[in-house]
Amino acid sequence: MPTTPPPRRIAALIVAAGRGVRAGGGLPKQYRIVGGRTVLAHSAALFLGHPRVEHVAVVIHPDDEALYREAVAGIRGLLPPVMGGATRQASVRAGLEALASHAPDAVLIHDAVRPFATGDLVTRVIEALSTNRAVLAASPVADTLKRGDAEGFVADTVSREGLFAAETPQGFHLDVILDAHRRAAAAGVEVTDDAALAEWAGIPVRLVAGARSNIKLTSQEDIAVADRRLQGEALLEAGETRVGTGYDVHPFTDGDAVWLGGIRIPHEKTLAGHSDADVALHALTDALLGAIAEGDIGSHFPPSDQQWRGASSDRFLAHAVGLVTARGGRIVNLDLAIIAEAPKIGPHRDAMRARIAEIAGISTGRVAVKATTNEKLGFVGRREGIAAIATATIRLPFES
Ligand SMILES: Nc1ccn([C@@H]2O[C@H](COP(=O)(O)OP(=O)(O)OP(=O)(O)O)[C@@H](O)[C@H]2O)c(=O)n1
Ligand SMILES: C[C@](O)(CO)[C@H](O)COP(=O)(O)O
Repeated sequence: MPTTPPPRRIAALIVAAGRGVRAGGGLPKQYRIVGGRTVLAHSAALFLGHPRVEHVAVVIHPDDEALYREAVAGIRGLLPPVMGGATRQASVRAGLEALASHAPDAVLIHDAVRPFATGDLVTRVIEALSTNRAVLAASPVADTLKRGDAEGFVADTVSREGLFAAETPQGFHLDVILDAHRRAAAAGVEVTDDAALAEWAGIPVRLVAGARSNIKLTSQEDIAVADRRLQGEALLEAGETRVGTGYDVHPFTDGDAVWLGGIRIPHEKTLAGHSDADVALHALTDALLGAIAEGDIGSHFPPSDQQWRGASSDRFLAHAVGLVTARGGRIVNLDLAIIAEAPKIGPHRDAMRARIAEIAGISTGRVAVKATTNEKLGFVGRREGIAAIATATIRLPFES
């Protein structure tokens, strides 16, 4: 059990001062773009977005100051970068010395080049720090392990029983790990991770479940795989675009006004229909239903059903909007064309756009209302009725 109380103030230290020799040199791998942003930006975002992490510092190579500035442009909340050393261990020590002035109780040490660590993993490490001074995220080794000989043959098979692959973040009470690093440096002890230094210092290291997906980008192939994986995840998050169309017609009958686009327009006739006969809202309703492949207005509001007699058509459109939002979707835009010899639509266009936007819960800028005559051709041209055509574009969470 720890001799110190559970840590309250937690800092993250991201080491990013390596040269990436195994990935082929050139641009260090922490500055390569995967899934649309640098590897380092993915790692920084994880800790900056975690509610328990108060400070985040990055250790960089002195040659990389310009690369670093570019990689974190637009990212807020990072402490000034710390200059690293020739080895990972030296870089961590430099970072810990710098963090000490902020006096966190505990520190989470993370490789910049592990962009797949998750908030849940960070939380697991933090929670284990309540009762342990050193915590290691690790996954049981799943492959059969072989030791090779100098000639390139298998010397023997190594039991994987009880073996774990160490990951980051690794969490420590700050005083414990800083002391271990200082003493190891003085003693010339060099290891590949910070848990190994805690072990060397005689501190029990608690294992918590890591994730096999939390890979360290080591080779060029790792970077290419990470890019494909993150792009795939981004596509899934972005969802998909759907488009639907709607068409409706209503004939004129005796009356003194028409309902069009949710607006009452005085006219020498009215439109006949089971409901208020608002062709524009009916076409928009069908366009939305088409975008989600949910039948048509008649299947949701059958003309045989007396409850819809004289109904105000904003209810139909609102229903279709509700079906879209219930599926986690949102409306990108609605485009409406009204085909009528009369009444004139122009004077009412803005009022219609505002009303449709209100019903759909979107801004007016996402609603277009256009009008045309039918050049005196056909039933519209003979002033026997009004037609409307609508297109709806929506975004839905991706479905297979
Ligand atoms: N002197 C060093 C060496 C490594 N690291 C960091 O430690 C993490 C894990 O190291 P590794 O994968 O070995 O990275 P590189 O040292 O860059 O790779 P290589 O050994 O292939 O050069 C990386 O985020 C790396 O930037 C560091 O901060 N300082
Ligand atoms: C710390 C580490 O990520 C644990 O697996 C790893 O040891 C660092 O990378 P390196 O290749 O050993 O430097």
